[in-house]
Amino acid sequence: MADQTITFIGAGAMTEAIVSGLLANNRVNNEQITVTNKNNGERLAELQNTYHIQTTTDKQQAAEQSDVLILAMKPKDVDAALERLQPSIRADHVIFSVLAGTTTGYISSLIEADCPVVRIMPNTSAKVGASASAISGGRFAGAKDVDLAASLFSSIGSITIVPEEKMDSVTGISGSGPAYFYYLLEGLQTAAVESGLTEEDAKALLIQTMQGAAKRWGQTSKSLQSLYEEVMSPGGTTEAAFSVLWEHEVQEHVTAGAKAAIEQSEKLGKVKKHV
Ligand SMILES: NC(=O)C1=CN([C@@H]2O[C@H](COP(=O)(O)OP(=O)(O)OC[C@H]3O[C@@H](n4cnc5c(N)ncnc54)[C@H](O)[C@@H]3O)[C@@H](O)[C@H]2O)C=CC1
Ligand SMILES: O=C(O)[C@@H]1CCC=N1
Repeated sequence: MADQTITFIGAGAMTEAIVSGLLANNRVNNEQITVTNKNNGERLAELQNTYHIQTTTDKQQAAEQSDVLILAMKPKDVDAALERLQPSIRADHVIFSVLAGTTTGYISSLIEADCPVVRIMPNTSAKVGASASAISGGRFAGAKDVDLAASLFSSIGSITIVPEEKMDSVTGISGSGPAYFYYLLEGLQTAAVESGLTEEDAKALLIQTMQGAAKRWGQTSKSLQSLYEEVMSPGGTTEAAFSVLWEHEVQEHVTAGAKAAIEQSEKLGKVKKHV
């Protein structure tokens, strides 16, 4: 178990996913975690009641009493949040940021102390210990800071260390990634229910089908194309589905969607001044 105390700045979906993953895996205990947000006391009470963690609206005091600060507000709110917190940040604080697009250099430019900043891009599957998280250390971050991030975030799923310039790509692929799969599954669920399956049976069949496909891909060196061709019999059902998917260029649109996410991550970064 890590012995650091951690304050989350921001109390949204991502904070909840990380908190629940950390606690479920006993990586830290509930007394080590404090959560603050802008001014939503109801949300803080909800998190406190669910996870038995500390919550406060006094961000400065929470920061002063913590070893690690995890920035988890929307990228557009980071300037306002750090302006208030800045006087409470010491050189021995370790700052983790899960903000899309926002570079470690930008965060460092908002803080007087030269404290280590580590950027992490998890996803909401953290809530069930199955995030795919990527990690990059900023200019003031040493190996021990990246190791601390890896140790904490490995309790909520897999870890991939990448150079920071790869983070926009990671954000559009695995950060947003769960949403793409939910969207595709929603389309399959509609077809299942409209053709007479119960929602419950459709859910059980789709979950196993998705997990099985992921597991099969993970255990073979075959290409994705050869895997879907393996499913397709001439004149069969899969071919009938693919003739519609190909006609509508579904794969090209999925690629374009993910590229738009990557570009948006780049844009979120570009509006910021870098140091
Ligand atoms: N939702 C997701 O799947 C993922 C989100 N992220 C990143 O995580 C961050 C948070 O995302 P969500 O949790 O989805 O957002 P959210 O909108 O659910 O939560 C944002 C939180 O920040 C708080 N906040 C806003 N201004 C503040 C301030 N000045 N001081 C303190 N707290 C402030 C809000 O009160 C709210 O609790 C974003 O930067 C996003 O890019 C990263 C990976 C995946
Ligand atoms: O949509 C977003 O901006 C965030 C970052 C990655 C996933 N959700």
